[in-house]
Order: sequence, then C-alpha cells, then structure tokens
Amino acid sequence: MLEDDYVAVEIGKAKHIALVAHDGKKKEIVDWCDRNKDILKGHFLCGTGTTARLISERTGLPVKGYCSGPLGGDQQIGAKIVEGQVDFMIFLWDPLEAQPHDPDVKALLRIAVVYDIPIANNLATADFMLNSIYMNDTYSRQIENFNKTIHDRVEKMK
Ligand SMILES: O=C(CO)COP(=O)(O)O
Repeated sequence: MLEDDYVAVEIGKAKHIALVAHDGKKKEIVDWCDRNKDILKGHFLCGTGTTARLISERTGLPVKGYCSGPLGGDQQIGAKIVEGQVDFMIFLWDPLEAQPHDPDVKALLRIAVVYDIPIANNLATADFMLNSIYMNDTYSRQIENFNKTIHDRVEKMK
C-alpha cells in the first residue's frame, strides 16, 4: 500500500453533527438530544428540516436546518459530507416504514460510508459515539485518496 493511497482528515474537538430521523423516529431523536443537550451544546448541529426544527424547539439548541428529507434534505446533508462539513451523523431511519425518497436515504448512507463518516442508526450506537473518547479530542480519519484512484484508473486506460 502506498503512502498516498489514503489522506488524513483532521477533526477538531467541536464536532459537526448531522441529525436526521424519519417520522416514526422523531420522538426518539428529540428525547435523546434533550437528554444529551449539555454535551451537544459544545458542538455544531445541523439536520434535515423537520428533525432540526423539532430538536431546536425542544432543547433550545441551535440546529442548522436544511430542507425536509423528502424535499432534498438528505441530499443536502450528503453534499455537506462531500464538502467535509459533517464529522458524524445520527440517522434514525425507520425500519418499519417505506419512504417515498428511499433513493435519497440510500444515497446519504452510501456517501457517508464513502467518506468514512461514523453513522449511528440507532440510539445505542448514538450513546456509544457520544461517550467516545474522541468526542473531547481531535480525531484523524483516513479516507481513500480518490484523486489518486481516479488518476490510476485513467493511467491504466491509456
Ligand atoms: O426524511 C428524512 C430523512 O430521510 C427526514 O426529514 P425531516 O427531518 O424533514 O422529516
């Protein structure tokens, strides 16, 4: 493996956290944020439209809201991941209900994996993440050097 196969992404102590929940999971995420607001207030929060609004209303924390999920909010959060503006995501998707924007949901989960973003899809995982030693420290993620991968593929085609 060559040194430049991977690039390091440095993350500061204050994390950029994306919060997303389907309707059947809204109560869970709002209650969880309320329970953890003393920790969350030290970080930058964003979320899909309705989730962000409900969390903000309950906890008083500032949560930057994007569009509602079915109207493109998942895609906006995905774009923020690509731009390096999300450090981890809590996405409580509902395993018991079909979503009209299922392709967007899949795309968001996919791009989060591509960029090695820690994702909590349930509250137990969210608890583990919030209590991780990395929450109070800097952290360095290693992501694949896509520029190099693409360059290598183009070279092979020549
Ligand atoms: O649909 C969502 C995630 O896929 C969430 O969107 P809202 O937070 O706007 O309900």
